[in-house]
Amino acid sequence: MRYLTAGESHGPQLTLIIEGLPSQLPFSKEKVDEQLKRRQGGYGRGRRMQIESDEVQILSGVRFGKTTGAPVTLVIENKDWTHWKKVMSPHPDEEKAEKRRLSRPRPGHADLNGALKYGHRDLRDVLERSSARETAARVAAGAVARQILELCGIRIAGHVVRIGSVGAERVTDLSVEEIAKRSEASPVRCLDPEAEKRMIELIDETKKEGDTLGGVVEVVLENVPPGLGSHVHWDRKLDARIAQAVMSIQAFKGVEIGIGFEAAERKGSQVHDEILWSEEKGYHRRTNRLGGFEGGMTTGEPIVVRGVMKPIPTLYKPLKSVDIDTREPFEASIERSDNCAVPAASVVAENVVAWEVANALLEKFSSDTADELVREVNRYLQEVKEF
Ligand SMILES: Cc1cc2nc3c(=O)[nH]c(=O)nc-3n(C[C@H](O)[C@H](O)[C@H](O)COP(=O)(O)O)c2cc1C
Ligand SMILES: C=C(O[C@@H]1CC(C(=O)O)=C[C@@H](OP(=O)(O)O)[C@H]1O)C(=O)O
Repeated sequence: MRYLTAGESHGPQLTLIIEGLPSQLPFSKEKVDEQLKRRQGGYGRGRRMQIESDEVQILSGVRFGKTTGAPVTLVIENKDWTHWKKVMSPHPDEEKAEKRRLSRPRPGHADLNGALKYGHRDLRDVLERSSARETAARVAAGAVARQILELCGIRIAGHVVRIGSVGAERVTDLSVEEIAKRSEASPVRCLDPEAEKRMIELIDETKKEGDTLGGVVEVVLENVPPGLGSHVHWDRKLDARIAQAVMSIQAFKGVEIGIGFEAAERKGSQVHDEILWSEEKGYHRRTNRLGGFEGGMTTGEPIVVRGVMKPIPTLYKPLKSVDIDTREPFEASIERSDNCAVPAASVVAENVVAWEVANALLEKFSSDTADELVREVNRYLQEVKEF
């Protein structure tokens, strides 16, 4: 399975094409729209989210609520486009473009590097595509992947474990269902009510100062069959693919699986998960410190992935930068922006991870039709139990 996204932040729409889906897969537009809505929420978002109300239009590959096996095309309209039609026009209109040209790169955004690389004198030509608006299309892809996971009994949830200096208590024993329920009820998608209160206060204070915040999100998947991914080649390791997917989310700076970086400080006996066997469960582990992976393959224990998001680069508080027209320093002017997008990014993280796991399922099991996939997964789970 693969997908491509296209579209600018203030262009007419985002377009997503997914190729390689099984046929006869129940396809719910409502479930895709639900994920898009979740991504738009979360405390700390800017005014743009009041303009947009994301939903998909299905343009190909689905008939009467099921996939046909043909490429699925989904589009998401940018409602803000009506205000940007002239600025975003594909037609030559030099005079207007010159008036609205952006020449002041923001430290931390893609502006300057993109301009140098692609030879743009108007930084908007970089900003438009580097914007995290694109994550709406990636969430739509993940929402389709989730429909594959659901069919195979795999559950997924995400939550926020840190915003700036405020960290939540680590949870290790909650079911995915409980994580989903509790994060959904929190404006910052945090499971710890005490931390939630302090996170909201911190977002408010930081906004007043004209500054921004980052944080840490966690994604958990339950009921994952063992043996997804492979140890035999670097680019088939599923933990590595998940890391790439999470790192590719705008503003993400690091990924951990299980206890992650903490593993460096502990002795082996405090890291590796002892192997047990029982009639009821077959092979399983006493602990899950390695977050569901060994050798680039799933162990059958829950997958636990964390991602670190840096603070939003567009600041009201000016940082030093240089105008590309004059090469003179300037102080940033005020622009519309999110102040903290960590809760929204936790939804993006869930969905990009969902895609990678669904893709690994389709790689392992024959899956021209959805029924074939489910049959093969069940047969394999039985084999594993009898191993
Ligand atoms: C959900 C989400 C919303 C974001 N909103 C903004 C924003 O409003 N303003 C901004 O400057 N950056 C925002 N970002 C981050 C930038 O898109 C990102 O920092 C930029 O594309 C540069 O890429 P890099 O940080 O990965 O190097 C957001 C990121 C995510 C995931
Ligand atoms: C549009 C979205 O996020 C945008 C991501 C973003 C950036 O620089 O990444 C900058 C802001 O764009 P604007 O300047 O239009 O307000 C965010 O609103 C979205 O998440 O759908």
